[in-house]
Amino acid sequence: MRIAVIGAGALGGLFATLFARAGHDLTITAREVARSLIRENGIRLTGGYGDAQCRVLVREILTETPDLTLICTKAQDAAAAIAENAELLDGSPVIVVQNGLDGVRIAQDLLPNSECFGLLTLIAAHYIGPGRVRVTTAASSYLGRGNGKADAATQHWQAVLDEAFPTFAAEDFVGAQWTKLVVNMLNALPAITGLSVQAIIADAPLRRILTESMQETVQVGMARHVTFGSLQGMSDRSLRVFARLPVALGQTLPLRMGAKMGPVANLGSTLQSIKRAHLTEIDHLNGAVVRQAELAGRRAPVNALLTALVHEVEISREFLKPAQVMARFDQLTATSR
Ligand SMILES: NC(=O)C1=CN([C@@H]2O[C@H](COP(=O)(O)OP(=O)(O)OC[C@H]3O[C@@H](n4cnc5c(N)ncnc54)[C@H](OP(=O)(O)O)[C@@H]3O)[C@@H](O)[C@H]2O)C=CC1
Ligand SMILES: CC(C)(CO)C(=O)C(=O)O
Repeated sequence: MRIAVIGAGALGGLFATLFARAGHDLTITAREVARSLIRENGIRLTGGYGDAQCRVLVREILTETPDLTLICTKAQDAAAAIAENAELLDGSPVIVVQNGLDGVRIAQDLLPNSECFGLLTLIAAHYIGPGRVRVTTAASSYLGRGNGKADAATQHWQAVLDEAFPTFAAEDFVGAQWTKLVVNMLNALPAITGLSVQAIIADAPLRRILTESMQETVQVGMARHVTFGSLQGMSDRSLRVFARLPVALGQTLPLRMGAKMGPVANLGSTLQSIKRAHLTEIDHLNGAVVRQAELAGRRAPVNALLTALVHEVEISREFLKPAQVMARFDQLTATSR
């Protein structure tokens, strides 16, 4: 099958290599300098899925319509990346590999004749450099669209993906996106402090903020009448119970997530953007929780502060020490909560 991947970063490089290893013909789009380096050296994968090296066609934009396309950019870049390729893509199936709530809708608006799906993945992939990816956690991915049961087209593409890497068909994909949003509360504190996800979880005061941000996300989802989809052992029922627990008890959720992630340091995709001096997609993660809270007529102060702190670090390019982060949250407690 001819498969295209738009965006040669951590997940784009990973999935291109895994599809190539499964026997598909791959084309990847990348910007310079990555384009030249990948053309010269291919893509090299290490870590959780074993070592692999693949040769792929590399383009600035697509030059022919593939049988399947994966959009693997950060959320803020997706619309432009799809628009650049829309003429060839519209009418062919597209899978948006993205955190946040909006990816599939944006793709479907730009590609009205395509069948658009979303892929949520619990894999952690580290971008070492152009064409170099290390998987720090191998885990499952979930394919779907809309609110209902997985339809026949979803099941068809799930089987194609599953031959290359473990993939399930998600029931109630929109609800599963919300559950992944809870998981993605793991991203902000590493981006603010420069610490790995595991180091944040191991630090009791930071773990408390992390837990509060997760509880706030579930509470906002509940206020928006969301039914959380099942993902990695979490369900609508378990998350609703979690949202009402005292923080001290709620901490078992991030602790369990850390245990599943394993010992290899995971920076999270948001800290990786900071380290590459890129803008982050924080407005689509914690920022999305703040917007959803506003739509429900509520506030989400923990997520609002985390979003603001990530933006501060994007600008200052200096990480905050855990004590500085705690001081900012203490101020929040003293003033507006
Ligand atoms: N990394 C991870 O472990 C995980 C990531 N995710 C999610 O997956 C999505 C992708 O993340 P990730 O792979 O980490 O992101 P990366 O930043 O590593 O990769 C995105 C790539 O897209 C490229 N890009 C941006 N715009 C275009 C364009 N118009 N045309 C071609 N390429 C473009 C960027 O190129 P350039 O470098 O030139 O800017 C970059 O290399 C995000 O939503 C993330 O949250 C989800 C689970 C795990
Ligand atoms: C699941 C997790 C936290 C894996 O790193 C992720 O989605 C990300 O980094 O964006």
